Amino acid sequence: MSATTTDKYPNYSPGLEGVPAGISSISEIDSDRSSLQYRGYDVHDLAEQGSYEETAFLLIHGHLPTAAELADFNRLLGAEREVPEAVYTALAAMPKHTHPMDMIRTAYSILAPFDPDYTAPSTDHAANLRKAERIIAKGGTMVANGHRIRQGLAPLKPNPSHTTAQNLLYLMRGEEPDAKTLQVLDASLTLYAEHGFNASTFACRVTVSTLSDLYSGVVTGIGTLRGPLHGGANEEAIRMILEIGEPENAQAWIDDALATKKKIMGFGHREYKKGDSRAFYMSKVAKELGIEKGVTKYGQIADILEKTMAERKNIFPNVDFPASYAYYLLGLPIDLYTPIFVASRVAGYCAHAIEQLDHNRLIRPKQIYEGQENLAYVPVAER
Ligand SMILES: CC(=O)SCCNC(=O)CCNC(=O)[C@H](O)C(C)(C)COP(=O)(O)OP(=O)(O)OC[C@H]1O[C@@H](n2cnc3c(N)ncnc32)[C@H](O)[C@@H]1OP(=O)(O)O
Ligand SMILES: O=C([O-])CC(=O)C(=O)O
Repeated sequence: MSATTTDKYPNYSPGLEGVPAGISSISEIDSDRSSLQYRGYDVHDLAEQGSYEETAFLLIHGHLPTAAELADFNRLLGAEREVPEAVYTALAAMPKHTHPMDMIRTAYSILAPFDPDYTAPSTDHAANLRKAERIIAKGGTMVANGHRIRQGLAPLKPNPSHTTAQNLLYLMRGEEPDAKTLQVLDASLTLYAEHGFNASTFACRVTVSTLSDLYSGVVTGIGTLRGPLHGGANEEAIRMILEIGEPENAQAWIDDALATKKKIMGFGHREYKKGDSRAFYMSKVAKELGIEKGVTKYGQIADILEKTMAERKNIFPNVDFPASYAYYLLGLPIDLYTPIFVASRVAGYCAHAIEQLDHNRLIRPKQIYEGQENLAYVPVAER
């Protein structure tokens, strides 16, 4: 950036770091206390004592459901889990090497015109809530059945009595999951559900701020979540842990990585400089899972990386780091880690899209132009 630009725009912040870009009452990140609340409730309480469904209801409706509201919401999600055959036909037509993030992004695109509220105005609050419920209900079905399709297996019919985590695991594997797997996946879905103006949620808000619809916002969000600096980090983190392989390799690996200025995936966060509280919680869950399964080496590798990163760089793991080896211990396919994140985060996307549309102002920031000016046009034949 040139000196003139710095003088002209003293408040310019690359990557919009620290720039307030809107008002929201959905979640509060307290960087100093490393805490996260969804609509005033600590995420730890929701992950430990609640469920993903309660969390999704809280995010889109603004309050914790009563027992009757939760029962109705669960019934509604169960009834809405199935997706039109056209979605599966489109997924089956994608090349075999397609990343499942591209499959789930495409699946939501195909789904949009099938929504009974497709033609409702984008600012119709009640229609948007109904769309949000369908978007949340169908995410796991599309991720799991997309996984079946790419393996040459037929999609399975969702069981309407299943929760979001159960639906995902049952469709993916064709059998009922065990209680521990369900508990860990459900907690991770709760922790992944929402995180303020992160890149993908912000991108979703930008999209709907043009008065575009919720599905377009979700598709934008998924495309933005895919990158390894954001949601894609959970896949990269486990690949790194597997490359390290054994705890006795970890110290030399991290020493070398830091010496060669490698980015350590699953570490660092734009908002948390003292640690991500979700990572503390998820690490505990992942390590307990390792002990239960008799596979403690990933937790040991994690300890060495965490200690070295804290001592030498003052950088701490984000939620993607422990989620990555928890998911590995659960036997989930690595390239589904970010799509599973999507199946959860759509609740946050929808809550933000609705909030944006309820109080809309087009999001259109200013650029700083540093290119050439006033050049004389030369006809192509003379260049
Ligand atoms: C769900 C989520 O999306 S959580 C985030 C998931 N992403 C990752 O895990 C990818 C790895 N992490 C990162 O790339 C970064 O920490 C980000 C993108 C998440 C946050 O980045 P920013 O807030 O822009 O921090 P920034 O990149 O400016 O880092 C500050 C310093 O810490 C270093 N740093 C930050 N993260 C890491 C990391 N993971 N490994 C090594 N060094 C790091 C940077 O190199 C930089 O050092 P420098 O000042 O010497 O240049
Ligand atoms: O907030 C961010 O920058 C990234 C994110 O989505 C999260 O940590 O859950």
